Amino acid sequence: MKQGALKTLVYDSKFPSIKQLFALVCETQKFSSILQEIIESTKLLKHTKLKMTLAKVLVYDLLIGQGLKCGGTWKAKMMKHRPRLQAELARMKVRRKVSRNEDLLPASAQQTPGDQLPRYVRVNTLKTSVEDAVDYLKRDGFSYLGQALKLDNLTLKNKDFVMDLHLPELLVFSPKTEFHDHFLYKAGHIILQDKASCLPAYLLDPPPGSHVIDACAAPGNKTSHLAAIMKNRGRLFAFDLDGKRLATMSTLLLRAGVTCHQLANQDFLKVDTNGPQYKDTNQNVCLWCLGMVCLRDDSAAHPEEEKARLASLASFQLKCLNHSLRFPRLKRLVYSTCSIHSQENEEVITACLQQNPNFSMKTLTESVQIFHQTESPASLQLWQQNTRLFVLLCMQLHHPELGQLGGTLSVAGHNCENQRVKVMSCSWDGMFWEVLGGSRVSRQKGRLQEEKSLFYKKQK
Ligand SMILES: C[S@@+](CC[C@H](N)C(=O)[O-])C[C@H]1O[C@@H](n2cnc3c(N)ncnc32)[C@H](O)[C@@H]1O
Repeated sequence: MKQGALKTLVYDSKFPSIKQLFALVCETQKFSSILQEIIESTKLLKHTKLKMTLAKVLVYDLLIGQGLKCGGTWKAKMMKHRPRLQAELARMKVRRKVSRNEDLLPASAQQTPGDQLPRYVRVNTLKTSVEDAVDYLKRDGFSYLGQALKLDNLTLKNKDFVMDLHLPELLVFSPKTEFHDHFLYKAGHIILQDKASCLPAYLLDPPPGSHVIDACAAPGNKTSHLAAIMKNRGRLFAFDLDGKRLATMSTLLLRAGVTCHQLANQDFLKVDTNGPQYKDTNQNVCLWCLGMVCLRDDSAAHPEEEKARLASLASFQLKCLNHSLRFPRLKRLVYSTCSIHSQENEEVITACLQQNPNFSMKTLTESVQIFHQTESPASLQLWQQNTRLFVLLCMQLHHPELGQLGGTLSVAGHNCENQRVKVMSCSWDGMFWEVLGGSRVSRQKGRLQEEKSLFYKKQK
């Protein structure tokens, strides 16, 4: 059986109606526990000899979806059992005192703030310019409202779109605007990438000619973003353990017009940091991107399992972070995860700093404050220019401005004198960065709640 991320598997398949297939798979996944209950209580597998996964898809389509328009032997099989399946669904609703199928879902699977997030589209400047992409989209029936000036401007309807508040290459559309069949997407002129996922490369900001290492790179959205920032000049070493994901990445990079990369199907922890290719450059920058944990809906149901999973991931991430600090010419490092768990974020950073006493940090209070006060892209630039910075930026999973992929992003630099780290957060009211005293948002019991920011004291 093929394994991989759901989206990758669906989009790699040869199925003609990819969009419908993806919707079917996602919806089946959402209703999975309910479908399983129905299948088990009607003993469907015994009667049909179907496998559970296929049975779930068919039962979903029959009872909740389009009603099995597919035809063929599967439909014939399922139609025989339709009355029993329908009766079981009806009994379930009576037992739970609900009338709609949607209401059977656990609270965490019902509509989340994530469903209302804008659709972010990164213009691939290796292939086109923002201006040309905007013009094309306007001719295609979208209406351009200019650059967003405040968070409210990101609440978009129908075919309206704006330029992002901070990242000029990022265009923002109304939630769920579909681009998978769009010419600009198919031609690699636009990349469907959330804002949070654009920040690591944006903050690393390697000048053209840099040498950059992308530690856990596939499927490569950040890699292609880096190549665009580097204008395809320099070298981009990208590693990934998973050969299949790397193969998909290779295709995506080709489509995006990336040429400065060198892919390696290799465990990043085994990369020889003293290899000659990492020595003979004075611009060796390291990007560290990993985020294997997003909140799972069933996390509360298996607290012990979840705890062990987190601990093992955090330990792996710490090893990787330590390993990246061994590159002799390291200038700047971004650590980015798609997790909102402090064990994978702040705690990894703290442990890393303790284990690497020679790697000290400095909080550039001045530039941070400038940025805090003005929040303008120009001050971000100012802030970025200082490579001797170690700041932890917390982003959460469902921030309306950042998009689906939350997580923690850290920027680190060598040889800083003043050993102090401040934690900055994106606050709920839409402030982009907030220095200490801001709030970190986490999800508890399916709701977004605020936690206090963390503050790292001097490490000696
Ligand atoms: C969240 S994804 C990275 C996303 C990617 N940076 C992007 O922006 O498109 C994590 C990746 O880490 C890879 N990975 C896990 N352990 C690894 C290791 N030891 N060395 C290299 N890659 C690894 C996984 O195969 C997976 O593709």
